[in-house]
Amino acid sequence: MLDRRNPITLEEAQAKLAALPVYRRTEEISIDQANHRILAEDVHATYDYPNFRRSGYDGYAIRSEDDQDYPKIFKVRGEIQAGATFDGDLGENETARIMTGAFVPDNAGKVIMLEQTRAVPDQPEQVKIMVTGKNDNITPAGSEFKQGDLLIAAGTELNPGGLSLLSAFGQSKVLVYRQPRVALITTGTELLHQCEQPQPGKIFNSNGPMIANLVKESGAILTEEIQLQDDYELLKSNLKRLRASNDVVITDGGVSVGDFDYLAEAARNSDELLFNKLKLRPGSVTTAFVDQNTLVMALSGNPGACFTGFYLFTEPVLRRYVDQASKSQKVTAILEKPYHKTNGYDKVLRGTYRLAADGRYYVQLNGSDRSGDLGNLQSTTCLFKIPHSHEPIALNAEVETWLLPFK
Ligand SMILES: Nc1nc2c(c(=O)[nH]1)N[C@H]1C(S)=C(S)[C@@H](COP(=O)(O)OP(=O)(O)OC[C@H]3O[C@@H](n4cnc5c(N)ncnc54)[C@H](O)[C@@H]3O)O[C@H]1N2
Ligand code: MOO
Repeated sequence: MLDRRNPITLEEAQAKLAALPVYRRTEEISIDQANHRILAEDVHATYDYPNFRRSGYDGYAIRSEDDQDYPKIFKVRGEIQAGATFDGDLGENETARIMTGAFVPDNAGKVIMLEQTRAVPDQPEQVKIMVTGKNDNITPAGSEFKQGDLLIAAGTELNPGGLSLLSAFGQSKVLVYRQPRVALITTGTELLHQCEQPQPGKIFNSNGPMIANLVKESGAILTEEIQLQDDYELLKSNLKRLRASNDVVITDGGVSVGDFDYLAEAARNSDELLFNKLKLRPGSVTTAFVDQNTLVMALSGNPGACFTGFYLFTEPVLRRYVDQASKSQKVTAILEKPYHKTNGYDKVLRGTYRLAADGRYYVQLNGSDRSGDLGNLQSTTCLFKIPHSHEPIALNAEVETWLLPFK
């Protein structure tokens, strides 16, 4: 039976996925594990920072009132190492030898750099200060943060710099969004594992490794990856099993109208079919449905369509679980090489782009526009849209472009 479908536009499909309720969970994790994780709450300074007056140089701490009449001999009251404190006050023309980062005595007003001093022969308890400088070389307490200041806002992707800031406040744990759990099913009786020998009529499963890596690049946890023959019962039982413990199940292949396109059947029988036909090439059969509160993203088996479908529909959804926008940067670019083909559907093609000296992005097709081709997947840096039309798009037309988040 030929299956009649209601095609919707790329934008309508993206809007349906953007409106889908997602359940965001949080977890407290060690700061050692938090690079690239998304902070789920604002983090504030728990005390003033620095929390003591700190010397910026190795040298001698003196009182402000003694900072005159150079050269002058001072009595050295002691030595303050970084990490130590100093009890009591400096007296008139008294000084303390001090190290960079060390606690400055409460009544000291300046640190004279070591280079501006000389030892006094045979007088280890004395130092001669030759000249003074205009800076006091003391970092005041609370000069960078006051207690309660915002350190990092919720929704920020933590990076090594941010983790260092949190560590400076002694924080060992952070509250972050849980990464979505994603399972991957590639389907097709024609698929071989990489460990198998080539066979007539069969192909190696190349979309599996691509999607698996894209899932991880998108900040999700790939919980399981399986490859299934075209078998409806097998598909149903695995979908049911994987739904139970994942936020999203991604499938690949079997969504068209072929006799063995069982994903199409699973979508029709689901709790909520979001879409199963797009006014879009490649990837017109890209399908999304919800079963038992789990989203199933059914990507096309054609490698080019699978790649495009992941970036346009799947990556933005995965980011929503951690309250992030897609990492594809949407820009307007100028089409700088002719593209003559026309289509009744919008096309989203694999391209390369450059940012020119005029500040504008320029884009061109990266080799092939065919859905079944995969030779350009490594070198594609953007996707761009050719709107549906009976006329070829004009050279230098402005086209919607997604700069892909390669790392
Ligand atoms: N009568 C019609 N036939 C087709 C239509 C249509 O509208 N009417 N749509 C065509 C379009 S457009 C596409 S795209 C494909 C989509 O098919 P599926 O998404 O159902 O994918 P399959 O049929 O399973 O496979 C398509 C193609 O991709 C290869 N493939 C599948 N899985 C993998 C993988 N893991 N790694 C590498 N390559 C894979 C598969 O061998 C096929 O060559 O349907 C058209 N047909
Ligand atoms: O939908 Mo298919 O346009 O060839 O990828």
